[in-house]
Amino acid sequence: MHDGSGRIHVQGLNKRFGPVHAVQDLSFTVQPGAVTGFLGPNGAGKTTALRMILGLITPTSGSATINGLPFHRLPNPGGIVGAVLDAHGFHPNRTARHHLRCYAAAMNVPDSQVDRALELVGLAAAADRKTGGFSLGMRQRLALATALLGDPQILVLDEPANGLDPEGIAWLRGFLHAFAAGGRTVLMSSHFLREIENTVDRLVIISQGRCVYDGHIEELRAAQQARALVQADSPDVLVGRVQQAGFGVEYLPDGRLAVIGADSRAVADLAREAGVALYAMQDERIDLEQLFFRLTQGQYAGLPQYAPPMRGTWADRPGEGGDV
Ligand SMILES: Nc1ncnc2c1ncn2[C@@H]1O[C@H](COP(=O)(O)OP(=O)(O)OP(=O)(O)O)[C@@H](O)[C@H]1O
Repeated sequence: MHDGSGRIHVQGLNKRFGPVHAVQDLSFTVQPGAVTGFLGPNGAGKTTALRMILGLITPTSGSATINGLPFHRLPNPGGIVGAVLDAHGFHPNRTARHHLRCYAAAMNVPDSQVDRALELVGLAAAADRKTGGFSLGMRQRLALATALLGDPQILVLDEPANGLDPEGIAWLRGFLHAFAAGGRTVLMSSHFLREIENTVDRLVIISQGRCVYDGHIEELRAAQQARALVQADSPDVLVGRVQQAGFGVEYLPDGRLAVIGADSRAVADLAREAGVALYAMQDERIDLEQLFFRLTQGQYAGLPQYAPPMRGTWADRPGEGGDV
């Protein structure tokens, strides 16, 4: 028996495709009553992880459960989980209604659910149009309607905002919030933080198959820290002094130091105490998107030398500490 909790639990999940380690020791829990964003750059392993959660591919090791059971052991899975992995596979000569009726028949769901799903996604007026003429946004809505046919407790959506115009994104946001507010569960992936930052309550961020952040988006916002960027004549001496004062510090590629959580005035005072001359000072505030780039930059560039001290649950990153 499944536990009816609405929880998705991923534990120590790994997937290798030959030499590619697409998902590496991934662990997180998705809770009901909230929209959880699954965020990472292209190729980070999001789709692979979602496919393992949905039982479409077998993990190399680790486990993924929904309501306490692996997907393939769920009774009536369509009534528990609705999934959208791809908004493309529609027969172009079928109408939206016909498409949904085919799925409803396969799922043993009454036809009345078809009209309900069309209403829910705002496609009632296009119900008898052939899907071949649908825009990407309409196809996204139809894919969502397909996932909703079984009136599921949990939605798993791969890049559902992809191709939606701002109005479509606003609509999706309202829909998913209402869905989650009723105590249901939403896990949605995206590679674009801006696209989902106002939609999600929680975030799981992955980079190179690994989890680099798991926590509330508000905690991430709170972690947006000021940095003072300074050019010093004796950087190592200044690093020692600012660390002694309790600040984190990063060496930037251009030779400057970034003192985390300090303003340039505080750094100037410390530099004076240490007898270090400063040639340039700049105050910087990191926004959420920059934070995302910094968290995931190891995928494309060298990993950062220093993990900024932030709240939330920071998963282990190669070469870095764990929770900070
Ligand atoms: N069937 C497969 N065979 C070989 N490699 C694969 C396969 N599926 C995925 N990969 C590789 O695994 C890595 C993760 O891919 P995945 O599609 O899961 O990432 P993603 O985060 O969903 O990316 P995107 O945002 O571009 O969709 C990539 O390097 C990809 O090339």
